[in-house]
Amino acid sequence: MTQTLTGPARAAALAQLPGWTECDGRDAIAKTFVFKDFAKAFAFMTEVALAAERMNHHPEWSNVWNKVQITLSTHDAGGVTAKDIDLAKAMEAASGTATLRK
Ligand SMILES: C[C@H](O)[C@H](O)[C@H]1CNC2=NC(N)=NC(=O)C2=N1
Repeated sequence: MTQTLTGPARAAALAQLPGWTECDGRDAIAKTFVFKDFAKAFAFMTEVALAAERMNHHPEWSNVWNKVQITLSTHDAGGVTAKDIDLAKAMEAASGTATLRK
């Protein structure tokens, strides 16, 4: 069973994730990514979807035009684990590079 992150380990992990915040009333982290337009936002979601499948770890997310709201938590563990940190890092990488080939 994957353990949830607490204390210094959790703080250190979040310190490496710009713009990610703790959720109120829930053991989860969240961020809203804002892109130039819908195509960039969906390209990001496409790239992240593939990474999530590879990692077998999936986000809770919603998209409105150029914005993607994301919440991460490990359902099997009932809170934030290293898997969420890894997926968040993959999202940070994708947010700068994803492009949608029209
Ligand atoms: C069986 C279990 O649902 C799977 O192993 C994966 C799928 N993706 C997942 N994603 C997230 N965020 N949490 C999980 O616990 C999880 N479990």
